[in-house]
Amino acid sequence: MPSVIQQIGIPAMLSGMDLIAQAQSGTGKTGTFCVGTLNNVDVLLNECQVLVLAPTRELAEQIYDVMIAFSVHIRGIKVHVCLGGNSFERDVTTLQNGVHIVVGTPGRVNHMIRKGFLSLRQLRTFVLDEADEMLSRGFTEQIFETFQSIGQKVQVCLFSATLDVPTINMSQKFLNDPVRIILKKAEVTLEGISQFYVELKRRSWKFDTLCDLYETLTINQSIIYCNKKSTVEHLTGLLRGADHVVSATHGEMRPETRKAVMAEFRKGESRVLVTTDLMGRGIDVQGVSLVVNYDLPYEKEKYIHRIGRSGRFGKKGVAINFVVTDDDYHRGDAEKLREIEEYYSTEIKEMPGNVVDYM
Ligand SMILES: Nc1ncnc2c1ncn2[C@@H]1O[C@H](COP(=O)(O)OP(=O)(O)OP(=O)(O)O)[C@@H](O)[C@H]1O
Repeated sequence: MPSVIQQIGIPAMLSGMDLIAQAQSGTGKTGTFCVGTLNNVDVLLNECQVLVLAPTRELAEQIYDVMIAFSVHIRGIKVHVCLGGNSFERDVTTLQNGVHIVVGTPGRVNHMIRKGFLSLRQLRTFVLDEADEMLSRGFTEQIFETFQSIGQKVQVCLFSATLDVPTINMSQKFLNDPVRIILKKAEVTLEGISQFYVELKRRSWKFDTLCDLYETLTINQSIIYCNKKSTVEHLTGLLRGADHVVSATHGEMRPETRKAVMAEFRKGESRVLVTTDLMGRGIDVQGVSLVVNYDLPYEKEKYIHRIGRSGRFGKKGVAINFVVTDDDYHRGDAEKLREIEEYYSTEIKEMPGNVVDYM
């Protein structure tokens, strides 16, 4: 059965109107914009008609896979994934032969537009997934550059589980009288995800606590989030040194390594993934029922995206937050957690002994 965002979002997209759509993590936004765009493609016109941008290679690849799955019965449709790190020449050749849909990351796609290899003159719909991330920090310039290349009449659709007021306000610059699907803050967290904290007196206790949790971690698939790449590497080394089997990925790894790690995690060959916020958004691995915030994230939005890697599409999930109470570096963890609770009107309880029962 279609989810709420699909029931409302698909007809909105098919109407041709611009759209700004917020829906909780794991509720099927990808399906919404895949169905919403595929229906508008004319396969007899050998030009790019749909452009979907996402912030990471992994997410763009995942969207591409969903787009392929949905379009399998549309004869002659050509979908291309355009990513930094992939072969430039192959991108050029594929684009020059003509494609109907391009899914990609902003840098490579912009490059292709600027060099004239990707023409957007027949573009009908432009989708920005994780729109708040795409319109903030490092991406803004590239996204605005892409906007310069598209016509006035192109339908623009923004999606995210988190949309703050500045993003909504900023989107007015390029949305034309959009359909709005916006959640209240208290609706953003998913009821199916049980949230807990573990209080630790010292930062140095984190590793032992994680080892104690390890039996739980390996029951299902889990993701452990660290704030820094160096922590990912350090922790991975410690875990492997203690004979635990873990995968690890972060933004400074080579694209091929990142791809291989994601593939083994998706297939369930590895049950524990240690990572940064690189994998915080959008990644959909059905087996994940536990998220551990080894470090609490700096931003409230990141918290929601991280914990939303579990509890996909109505499944149960558990989030465990490490809160250091007596350490200069981490002073403020408890306060940060209270702020998150308050902001999203949610409850984060002390971890019970039977945490496995919540998964
Ligand atoms: N109508 C449906 N019925 C059953 N499963 C669905 C349906 N729609 C989507 N799903 C599944 O739900 C999962 C989550 O979907 P998706 O990744 O699109 O969520 P999302 O809203 O984009 O989440 P996020 O905010 O984390 O990016 C996927 O595994 C998808 O296959």
